Amino acid sequence: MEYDAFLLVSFGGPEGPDDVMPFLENVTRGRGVPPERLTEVAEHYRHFGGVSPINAQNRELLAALAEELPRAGFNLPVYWGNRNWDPYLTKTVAQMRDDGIRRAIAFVTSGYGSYSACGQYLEDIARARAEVGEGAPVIDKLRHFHDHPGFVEPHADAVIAALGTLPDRDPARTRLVFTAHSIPNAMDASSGPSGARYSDQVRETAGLVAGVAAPGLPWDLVWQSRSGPPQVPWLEPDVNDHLEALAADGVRNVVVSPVGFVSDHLEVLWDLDNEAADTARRLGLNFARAATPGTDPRFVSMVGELIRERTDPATPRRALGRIPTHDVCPPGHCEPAARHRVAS
Ligand SMILES: CC1=C(CCC(=O)O)c2cc3nc(cc4[nH]c(cc5[nH]c(cc1n2)c(C)c5CCC(=O)O)c(CCC(=O)O)c4C)C(CCC(=O)O)=C3C
Ligand SMILES: [Fe+2]
Repeated sequence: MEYDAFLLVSFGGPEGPDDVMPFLENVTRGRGVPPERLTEVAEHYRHFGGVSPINAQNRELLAALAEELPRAGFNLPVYWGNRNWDPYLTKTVAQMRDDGIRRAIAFVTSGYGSYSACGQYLEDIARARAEVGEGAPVIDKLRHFHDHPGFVEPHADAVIAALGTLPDRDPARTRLVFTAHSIPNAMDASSGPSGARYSDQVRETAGLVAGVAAPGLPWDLVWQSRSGPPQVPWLEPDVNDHLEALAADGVRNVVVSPVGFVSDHLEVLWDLDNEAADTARRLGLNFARAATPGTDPRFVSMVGELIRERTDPATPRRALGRIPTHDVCPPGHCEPAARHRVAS
Protein backbone atom coordinates (compact mmCIF):
# COMPACT_ATOMS: atom_id res chain seq x y z
CA MET A 1 0.00 0.00 0.00
CA GLU A 2 1.28 3.47 -0.93
CA TYR A 3 0.22 6.59 0.93
CA ASP A 4 0.56 10.17 -0.27
CA ALA A 5 -0.35 11.98 2.98
CA PHE A 6 -0.38 11.64 6.76
CA LEU A 7 -3.44 12.70 8.78
CA LEU A 8 -3.51 13.32 12.54
CA VAL A 9 -7.04 12.83 13.88
CA SER A 10 -7.92 14.06 17.36
CA PHE A 11 -10.68 15.14 19.72
CA GLY A 12 -10.27 18.93 19.43
CA GLY A 13 -10.86 21.52 22.13
CA PRO A 14 -11.89 25.15 22.55
CA GLU A 15 -9.39 27.93 21.84
CA GLY A 16 -11.09 30.73 23.81
CA PRO A 17 -13.98 31.47 26.21
CA ASP A 18 -16.56 31.85 23.43
CA ASP A 19 -15.71 28.44 22.03
CA VAL A 20 -16.44 26.53 25.25
CA MET A 21 -20.23 26.02 25.04
CA PRO A 22 -20.35 25.39 21.26
CA PHE A 23 -17.52 22.87 21.70
CA LEU A 24 -19.33 21.10 24.55
CA GLU A 25 -22.51 21.01 22.45
CA ASN A 26 -20.53 19.38 19.63
CA VAL A 27 -19.14 16.75 22.00
CA THR A 28 -22.42 15.85 23.66
CA ARG A 29 -25.01 16.26 20.87
CA GLY A 30 -27.47 13.36 21.14
CA ARG A 31 -25.62 11.76 24.06
CA GLY A 32 -27.99 12.55 26.91
CA VAL A 33 -25.40 14.43 28.98
CA PRO A 34 -27.33 16.49 31.59
CA PRO A 35 -27.05 20.31 31.29
CA GLU A 36 -25.68 20.50 34.87
CA ARG A 37 -22.73 18.39 33.80
CA LEU A 38 -22.05 20.70 30.83
CA THR A 39 -22.11 23.77 33.09
CA GLU A 40 -19.67 22.06 35.42
CA VAL A 41 -17.29 21.03 32.63
CA ALA A 42 -17.51 24.54 31.08
CA GLU A 43 -16.19 25.81 34.43
CA HIS A 44 -13.17 23.50 34.13
CA TYR A 45 -12.35 24.99 30.72
CA ARG A 46 -12.87 28.53 32.03
CA HIS A 47 -10.15 27.92 34.65
CA PHE A 48 -7.81 27.67 31.66
CA GLY A 49 -9.16 30.82 29.97
CA GLY A 50 -11.41 28.68 27.77
CA VAL A 51 -8.36 27.24 26.01
CA SER A 52 -7.93 23.47 25.99
CA PRO A 53 -4.29 22.41 26.03
CA ILE A 54 -5.07 19.61 23.55
CA ASN A 55 -4.69 21.77 20.44
CA ALA A 56 -1.21 23.02 21.35
CA GLN A 57 -0.28 19.41 22.15
CA ASN A 58 -1.48 18.25 18.74
CA ARG A 59 0.40 21.08 17.00
CA GLU A 60 3.56 19.95 18.79
CA LEU A 61 2.95 16.32 17.89
CA LEU A 62 2.36 17.28 14.26
CA ALA A 63 5.57 19.33 14.18
CA ALA A 64 7.51 16.41 15.66
CA LEU A 65 5.96 14.04 13.10
CA ALA A 66 6.77 16.39 10.23
CA GLU A 67 10.42 15.88 11.21
CA GLU A 68 10.21 12.21 12.10
CA LEU A 69 8.28 10.81 9.14
CA PRO A 70 10.90 11.80 6.50
CA ARG A 71 13.59 10.28 8.77
CA ALA A 72 11.53 7.08 8.77
CA GLY A 73 11.41 7.21 4.97
CA PHE A 74 7.95 8.73 4.56
CA ASN A 75 8.06 12.05 2.74
CA LEU A 76 4.39 12.75 3.28
CA PRO A 77 2.60 16.06 3.71
CA VAL A 78 1.00 16.14 7.18
CA TYR A 79 -2.59 17.21 7.92
CA TRP A 80 -4.62 17.53 11.10
CA GLY A 81 -8.38 17.29 11.63
CA ASN A 82 -10.58 17.07 14.76
CA ARG A 83 -13.88 15.54 15.75
CA ASN A 84 -15.20 18.43 17.83
CA TRP A 85 -13.42 21.67 16.96
CA ASP A 86 -11.52 23.58 14.33
CA PRO A 87 -9.64 22.37 12.34
CA TYR A 88 -12.64 20.10 11.73
CA LEU A 89 -11.96 16.89 9.90
CA THR A 90 -14.28 17.81 7.01
CA LYS A 91 -12.39 21.03 6.32
CA THR A 92 -9.08 19.15 6.40
CA VAL A 93 -10.32 16.38 4.10
CA ALA A 94 -11.57 19.05 1.64
CA GLN A 95 -8.10 20.62 1.72
CA MET A 96 -6.53 17.22 1.10
CA ARG A 97 -8.76 16.71 -1.94
CA ASP A 98 -7.85 20.19 -3.23
CA ASP A 99 -4.17 19.29 -2.79
CA GLY A 100 -4.65 16.18 -4.90
CA ILE A 101 -4.26 13.65 -2.07
CA ARG A 102 -5.55 10.19 -3.06
CA ARG A 103 -4.82 7.87 -0.11
CA ALA A 104 -3.85 8.99 3.40
CA ILE A 105 -2.82 7.11 6.51
CA ALA A 106 -4.41 8.38 9.74
CA PHE A 107 -3.12 8.33 13.31
CA VAL A 108 -5.82 8.81 15.94
CA THR A 109 -4.76 10.16 19.37
CA SER A 110 -6.12 7.13 21.22
CA GLY A 111 -4.47 3.73 21.29
CA TYR A 112 -7.55 1.81 22.41
CA GLY A 113 -10.67 0.18 21.04
CA SER A 114 -14.36 0.87 21.83
CA TYR A 115 -16.81 3.21 20.20
CA SER A 116 -15.50 6.43 21.84
CA ALA A 117 -11.81 5.68 21.39
CA CYS A 118 -11.91 4.11 17.93
CA GLY A 119 -15.26 3.48 16.22
CA GLN A 120 -16.43 7.07 16.56
CA TYR A 121 -13.20 8.31 14.95
CA LEU A 122 -13.81 5.88 12.07
CA GLU A 123 -17.30 7.34 11.72
CA ASP A 124 -15.87 10.88 11.85
CA ILE A 125 -13.51 10.01 8.99
CA ALA A 126 -16.30 8.37 6.97
CA ARG A 127 -18.60 11.35 7.53
CA ALA A 128 -15.92 13.87 6.53
CA ARG A 129 -15.23 11.91 3.33
CA ALA A 130 -18.95 11.73 2.54
CA GLU A 131 -19.36 15.48 3.14
CA VAL A 132 -16.44 16.24 0.84
CA GLY A 133 -17.84 13.81 -1.71
CA GLU A 134 -16.32 13.32 -5.15
CA GLY A 135 -12.53 13.16 -5.05
CA ALA A 136 -12.20 12.78 -1.26
CA PRO A 137 -9.06 10.76 -0.46
CA VAL A 138 -9.26 7.22 0.87
CA ILE A 139 -8.19 7.30 4.54
CA ASP A 140 -6.89 4.25 6.40
CA LYS A 141 -6.57 4.35 10.21
CA LEU A 142 -3.51 2.93 11.96
CA ARG A 143 -4.04 0.09 14.41
CA HIS A 144 -4.54 0.25 18.19
CA PHE A 145 -1.17 0.77 19.89
CA HIS A 146 -2.05 0.33 23.57
CA ASP A 147 0.75 -2.22 24.14
CA HIS A 148 3.36 -0.84 21.74
CA PRO A 149 6.73 -0.13 23.44
CA GLY A 150 6.60 3.42 22.01
CA PHE A 151 3.51 4.02 24.16
CA VAL A 152 4.28 1.81 27.19
CA GLU A 153 7.89 2.93 27.76
CA PRO A 154 7.23 6.69 27.97
CA HIS A 155 4.39 5.98 30.42
CA ALA A 156 6.71 3.73 32.45
CA ASP A 157 9.50 6.34 32.59
CA ALA A 158 6.96 8.90 33.74
CA VAL A 159 5.82 6.58 36.54
CA ILE A 160 9.46 6.12 37.62
CA ALA A 161 9.94 9.91 37.65
CA ALA A 162 6.72 10.41 39.64
CA LEU A 163 7.71 7.73 42.17
CA GLY A 164 11.00 9.59 42.58
CA THR A 165 9.18 12.69 43.84
CA LEU A 166 7.44 10.84 46.70
CA PRO A 167 8.96 11.11 50.17
CA ASP A 168 8.47 7.41 50.82
CA ARG A 169 8.15 4.37 48.51
CA ASP A 170 7.64 1.60 51.03
CA PRO A 171 5.74 -0.99 48.90
CA ALA A 172 3.37 -1.67 51.78
CA ARG A 173 2.27 1.99 51.79
CA THR A 174 2.64 2.95 48.14
CA ARG A 175 0.23 2.31 45.29
CA LEU A 176 0.31 2.85 41.54
CA VAL A 177 -3.09 3.99 40.35
CA PHE A 178 -3.71 3.85 36.60
CA THR A 179 -6.60 5.80 35.08
CA ALA A 180 -8.43 6.01 31.79
CA HIS A 181 -11.56 7.84 30.69
CA SER A 182 -14.62 6.04 32.01
CA ILE A 183 -17.17 4.94 29.41
CA PRO A 184 -20.69 3.54 29.84
CA ASN A 185 -20.61 -0.14 30.88
CA ALA A 186 -22.72 -0.89 27.81
CA MET A 187 -20.14 0.73 25.54
CA ASP A 188 -17.39 -1.35 27.09
CA ALA A 189 -19.52 -4.49 26.80
CA SER A 190 -20.06 -3.81 23.08
CA SER A 191 -16.36 -3.42 22.30
CA GLY A 192 -15.24 -6.68 20.79
CA PRO A 193 -14.64 -9.35 19.80
CA SER A 194 -16.26 -10.68 22.97
CA GLY A 195 -16.81 -7.51 24.97
CA ALA A 196 -14.68 -5.38 27.29
CA ARG A 197 -11.99 -4.76 24.68
CA TYR A 198 -11.47 -1.22 25.99
CA SER A 199 -11.17 -2.12 29.68
CA ASP A 200 -9.09 -5.22 28.84
CA GLN A 201 -6.66 -3.18 26.74
CA VAL A 202 -6.37 -0.46 29.39
CA ARG A 203 -5.74 -3.13 32.05
CA GLU A 204 -3.10 -4.74 29.84
CA THR A 205 -1.36 -1.39 29.33
CA ALA A 206 -1.47 -0.66 33.07
CA GLY A 207 0.07 -4.04 33.87
CA LEU A 208 2.80 -3.54 31.26
CA VAL A 209 3.64 -0.05 32.54
CA ALA A 210 3.69 -1.28 36.14
CA GLY A 211 5.88 -4.22 35.16
CA VAL A 212 8.45 -1.98 33.50
CA ALA A 213 8.34 0.89 36.02
CA ALA A 214 7.99 -0.79 39.39
CA PRO A 215 7.87 -4.60 39.38
CA GLY A 216 6.41 -5.82 42.64
CA LEU A 217 4.68 -2.59 43.56
CA PRO A 218 0.90 -3.12 43.86
CA TRP A 219 -1.24 -1.32 41.29
CA ASP A 220 -4.90 -0.70 40.55
CA LEU A 221 -6.88 0.36 37.52
CA VAL A 222 -9.61 2.96 38.07
CA TRP A 223 -11.58 5.42 35.93
CA GLN A 224 -11.87 9.18 35.60
CA SER A 225 -13.98 11.92 34.03
CA ARG A 226 -17.33 10.09 34.13
CA SER A 227 -20.02 11.87 32.13
CA GLY A 228 -23.58 11.00 31.12
CA PRO A 229 -26.82 10.84 33.11
CA PRO A 230 -26.40 9.51 36.67
CA GLN A 231 -28.76 6.55 36.12
CA VAL A 232 -26.56 5.08 33.37
CA PRO A 233 -23.79 2.85 34.76
CA TRP A 234 -20.23 3.73 33.73
CA LEU A 235 -16.95 1.95 34.48
CA GLU A 236 -16.04 2.24 38.17
CA PRO A 237 -14.48 2.90 40.63
CA ASP A 238 -13.84 6.58 40.12
CA VAL A 239 -10.30 7.68 40.94
CA ASN A 240 -11.47 9.91 43.81
CA ASP A 241 -13.49 7.15 45.49
CA HIS A 242 -10.54 4.84 45.08
CA LEU A 243 -8.19 7.26 46.83
CA GLU A 244 -10.60 7.21 49.79
CA ALA A 245 -10.48 3.42 49.88
CA LEU A 246 -6.68 3.39 49.66
CA ALA A 247 -6.30 5.93 52.48
CA ALA A 248 -8.65 3.83 54.62
CA ASP A 249 -6.41 0.81 53.88
CA GLY A 250 -3.32 2.57 55.21
CA VAL A 251 -1.77 3.57 51.87
CA ARG A 252 0.26 6.79 52.23
CA ASN A 253 1.80 7.38 48.77
CA VAL A 254 0.08 7.34 45.42
CA VAL A 255 1.30 7.75 41.86
CA VAL A 256 -1.51 8.33 39.38
CA SER A 257 -0.68 7.43 35.78
CA PRO A 258 -3.28 8.30 33.12
CA VAL A 259 -2.49 5.44 30.74
CA GLY A 260 -5.79 6.04 28.95
CA PHE A 261 -4.38 9.11 27.22
CA VAL A 262 -1.54 10.23 24.96
CA SER A 263 -1.22 13.83 26.20
CA ASP A 264 -1.80 16.00 29.28
CA HIS A 265 -5.06 17.44 27.98
CA LEU A 266 -7.72 19.17 30.06
CA GLU A 267 -9.18 16.08 31.70
CA VAL A 268 -5.71 15.19 32.97
CA LEU A 269 -4.97 18.72 34.19
CA TRP A 270 -8.37 19.26 35.79
CA ASP A 271 -9.67 15.87 36.86
CA LEU A 272 -6.30 14.61 38.13
CA ASP A 273 -3.96 17.53 38.91
CA ASN A 274 -6.78 19.47 40.45
CA GLU A 275 -9.63 17.21 41.65
CA ALA A 276 -7.78 13.99 42.46
CA ALA A 277 -4.84 15.94 43.92
CA ASP A 278 -7.32 17.79 46.19
CA THR A 279 -8.87 14.51 47.27
CA ALA A 280 -5.41 13.15 48.09
CA ARG A 281 -4.48 16.28 50.06
CA ARG A 282 -7.69 16.04 52.09
CA LEU A 283 -6.89 12.40 52.86
CA GLY A 284 -3.28 13.19 53.79
CA LEU A 285 -1.89 11.09 50.90
CA ASN A 286 1.34 11.98 49.13
CA PHE A 287 0.32 12.32 45.49
CA ALA A 288 2.25 12.47 42.23
CA ARG A 289 0.78 12.41 38.73
CA ALA A 290 2.82 10.73 36.02
CA ALA A 291 3.12 12.45 32.63
CA THR A 292 1.68 11.10 29.37
CA PRO A 293 3.80 10.40 26.22
CA GLY A 294 3.12 13.80 24.57
CA THR A 295 6.01 14.18 22.10
CA ASP A 296 8.36 11.63 23.65
CA PRO A 297 10.67 10.58 20.77
CA ARG A 298 9.73 6.91 21.26
CA PHE A 299 6.06 7.76 20.89
CA VAL A 300 6.71 9.92 17.83
CA SER A 301 8.81 7.25 16.14
CA MET A 302 6.15 4.63 16.94
CA VAL A 303 3.91 6.41 14.44
CA GLY A 304 6.50 5.96 11.69
CA GLU A 305 6.85 2.33 12.70
CA LEU A 306 3.09 1.76 12.49
CA ILE A 307 3.07 3.25 8.98
CA ARG A 308 5.99 0.97 8.05
CA GLU A 309 3.97 -2.07 9.24
CA ARG A 310 1.15 -1.02 6.99
CA THR A 311 3.27 -0.40 3.91
CA ASP A 312 5.68 -3.32 4.30
CA PRO A 313 4.15 -6.54 5.62
CA ALA A 314 7.63 -7.88 6.52
CA THR A 315 7.89 -5.28 9.33
CA PRO A 316 7.59 -6.85 12.80
CA ARG A 317 4.44 -5.69 14.63
CA ARG A 318 5.97 -4.71 17.95
CA ALA A 319 3.63 -5.35 20.88
CA LEU A 320 4.33 -6.15 24.52
CA GLY A 321 0.92 -7.56 25.36
CA ARG A 322 -1.19 -10.50 24.26
CA ILE A 323 -4.39 -8.88 23.04
CA PRO A 324 -4.22 -9.07 19.23
CA THR A 325 -4.50 -5.86 17.22
CA HIS A 326 -5.77 -5.58 13.66
CA ASP A 327 -5.00 -3.15 10.87
CA VAL A 328 -8.71 -2.89 10.18
CA CYS A 329 -11.01 -3.34 13.16
CA PRO A 330 -13.05 -6.50 12.52
CA PRO A 331 -16.83 -6.14 12.69
CA GLY A 332 -17.98 -6.04 16.30
CA HIS A 333 -14.77 -4.52 17.67
CA CYS A 334 -15.49 -0.83 17.96
CA GLU A 335 -19.20 -0.98 17.44
CA PRO A 336 -21.22 2.01 16.29
CA ALA A 337 -23.34 4.16 18.51
CA ALA A 338 -26.65 2.38 17.99
CA ARG A 339 -25.72 -0.50 20.29
CA HIS A 340 -25.19 1.62 23.37
CA ARG A 341 -26.45 5.13 22.74
CA VAL A 342 -28.35 6.48 25.73
CA ALA A 343 -31.64 8.23 25.13
CA SER A 344 -31.56 12.01 25.50
C1 LIG B 1 -12.90 6.96 25.87
C2 LIG B 1 -12.77 8.46 25.88
C3 LIG B 1 -11.62 9.19 25.68
C4 LIG B 1 -10.23 8.64 25.39
C5 LIG B 1 -10.04 8.42 23.91
C6 LIG B 1 -9.78 9.71 23.16
O1 LIG B 1 -8.83 10.44 23.50
O2 LIG B 1 -10.55 10.00 22.23
C7 LIG B 1 -11.97 10.58 25.77
C8 LIG B 1 -11.08 11.63 25.59
C9 LIG B 1 -11.37 12.99 25.73
N1 LIG B 1 -12.53 13.54 26.20
C10 LIG B 1 -12.41 14.91 26.16
C11 LIG B 1 -13.40 15.82 26.53
C12 LIG B 1 -14.73 15.50 26.80
N2 LIG B 1 -15.30 14.23 26.83
C13 LIG B 1 -16.64 14.33 27.12
C14 LIG B 1 -17.56 13.29 27.19
C15 LIG B 1 -17.28 11.93 26.98
N3 LIG B 1 -16.05 11.35 26.81
C16 LIG B 1 -16.19 9.98 26.60
C17 LIG B 1 -15.17 9.06 26.37
C18 LIG B 1 -13.83 9.39 26.12
N4 LIG B 1 -13.31 10.67 26.07
C19 LIG B 1 -17.59 9.71 26.66
C20 LIG B 1 -18.20 8.33 26.45
C21 LIG B 1 -18.27 10.90 26.90
C22 LIG B 1 -19.78 11.12 27.02
C23 LIG B 1 -20.33 11.72 25.76
C24 LIG B 1 -20.15 10.78 24.59
O3 LIG B 1 -20.79 9.71 24.59
O4 LIG B 1 -19.36 11.09 23.71
C25 LIG B 1 -16.97 15.72 27.28
C26 LIG B 1 -18.36 16.26 27.55
C27 LIG B 1 -18.46 16.84 28.90
C28 LIG B 1 -18.37 15.80 29.98
O5 LIG B 1 -17.26 15.48 30.41
O6 LIG B 1 -19.42 15.34 30.42
C29 LIG B 1 -15.77 16.43 27.10
C30 LIG B 1 -15.56 17.93 27.18
C31 LIG B 1 -11.11 15.25 25.65
C32 LIG B 1 -10.59 16.68 25.39
C33 LIG B 1 -10.00 17.29 26.63
C34 LIG B 1 -9.44 18.64 26.32
O7 LIG B 1 -10.16 19.55 25.88
O8 LIG B 1 -8.22 18.83 26.51
C35 LIG B 1 -10.48 14.07 25.38
C36 LIG B 1 -9.09 13.88 24.82
FE1 LIG C 1 -14.20 12.39 26.77
